[in-house]
Amino acid sequence: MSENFVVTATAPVNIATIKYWGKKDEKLIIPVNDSISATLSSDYMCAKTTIAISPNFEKDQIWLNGIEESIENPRLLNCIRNIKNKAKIGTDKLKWKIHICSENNFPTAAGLASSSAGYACLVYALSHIYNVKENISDIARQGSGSACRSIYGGFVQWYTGIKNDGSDSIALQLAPASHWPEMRVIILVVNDKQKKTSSTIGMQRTVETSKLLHYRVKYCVQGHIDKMIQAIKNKNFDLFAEITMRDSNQFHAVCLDTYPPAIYMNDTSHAIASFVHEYNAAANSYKVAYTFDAGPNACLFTLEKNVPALLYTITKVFPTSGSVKDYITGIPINIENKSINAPEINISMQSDLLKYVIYTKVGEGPTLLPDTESLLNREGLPLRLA
Ligand SMILES: Nc1ncnc2c1ncn2[C@@H]1O[C@H](COP(=O)(O)OP(=O)(O)OP(=O)(O)O)[C@@H](O)[C@H]1O
Ligand SMILES: C[C@@](O)(CCOP(=O)(O)OP(=O)(O)O)CC(=O)O
Repeated sequence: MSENFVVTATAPVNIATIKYWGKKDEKLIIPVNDSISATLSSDYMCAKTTIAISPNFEKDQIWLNGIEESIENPRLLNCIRNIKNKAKIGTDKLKWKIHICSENNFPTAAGLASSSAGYACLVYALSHIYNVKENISDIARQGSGSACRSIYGGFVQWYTGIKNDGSDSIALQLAPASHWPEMRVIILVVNDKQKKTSSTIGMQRTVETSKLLHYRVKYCVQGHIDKMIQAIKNKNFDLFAEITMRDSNQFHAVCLDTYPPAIYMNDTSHAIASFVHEYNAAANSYKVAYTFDAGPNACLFTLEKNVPALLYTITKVFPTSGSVKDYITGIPINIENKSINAPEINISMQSDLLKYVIYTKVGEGPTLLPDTESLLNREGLPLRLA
């Protein structure tokens, strides 16, 4: 296979601080409101995708985490078709069949935004194979709405847009990760066996049944967006924390106002939210903020200087029956230091409410990887199958 027709890329997940919830166009994935997110470092959570095209392939194929999946997924096909429409390579090559192989280095479809990294990575790799240079976030959006924000690193805004064809419903970077290098993210993965209602189905039901959503879109989101932009620009953590938590709470209120309700947070999630408020109250300032997506896991934002005391307290309030070393993954950190000056908190939950903790930070957008990182062999077949 010619080198030019194999591309391997990696793309990050992103966590919204102002939530996207509800579409005004289901097929084109145009949201009812703007949203803002932070892109997380690819070092600890990312999708990796190799794409090859060749005249020797007999059919289009996709492997996800070592298992062949059907290519007849309308969102996947939309992304491939939209990229091909903008392609700048010979028409003969547009007819070549495509092999896609992708892996996530964290659990897929577990409420950890795998679809955002997955579709951003797919579209980014496709754009390099087919030589597409323009903004590709509107194409990633059609894989999964939140994926359009993973096309950029740092802090990102996804604009609803006003055009019916969705061409101005794109993401743009508000500030690079280097603008606020102290920002840190701690993900608390909650033990939960329950199957969630997918974001796609949940938000569809919300649009159909919740009056509160229409109130949120009309009267609240723009204020949250303006304040969030101000918080990011001025590196004002107090404002960032308050608006992040208020927007998450309002999003879950809207989910509860859905009929039948879409319930994503569980008892552990609520215990985490209470813990964060108590921690900030004990410290007499905003040290940490929570946000919850369509699942029970918490994403905490904090500043680097607060991390040791916060992680230390998390291991006391939400203890593990295993070793702390295995409990906290991600950026290496030593929290056994006795001199840590943590605020006094008098809550202690039972052991093992959390599965594990990922300590990470805000990071860069998608990148190309060298050929040595390819997930496909010279015949265009996966190197590893599950
Ligand atoms: N690396 C990937 N490449 C291509 N598609 C992917 C990849 N990872 C995930 N997906 C797609 O995203 C789907 C999972 O999306 P889903 O929204 O259910 O879960 P999630 O993104 O992990 O959770 P949430 O959106 O609630 O945070 C997968 O079934 C698959 O279709
Ligand atoms: C709660 C959210 O994470 C919802 C994400 O929804 P998806 O982007 O997964 O939904 P689809 O566009 O239907 O694929 C909030 C957010 O990321 O803004």
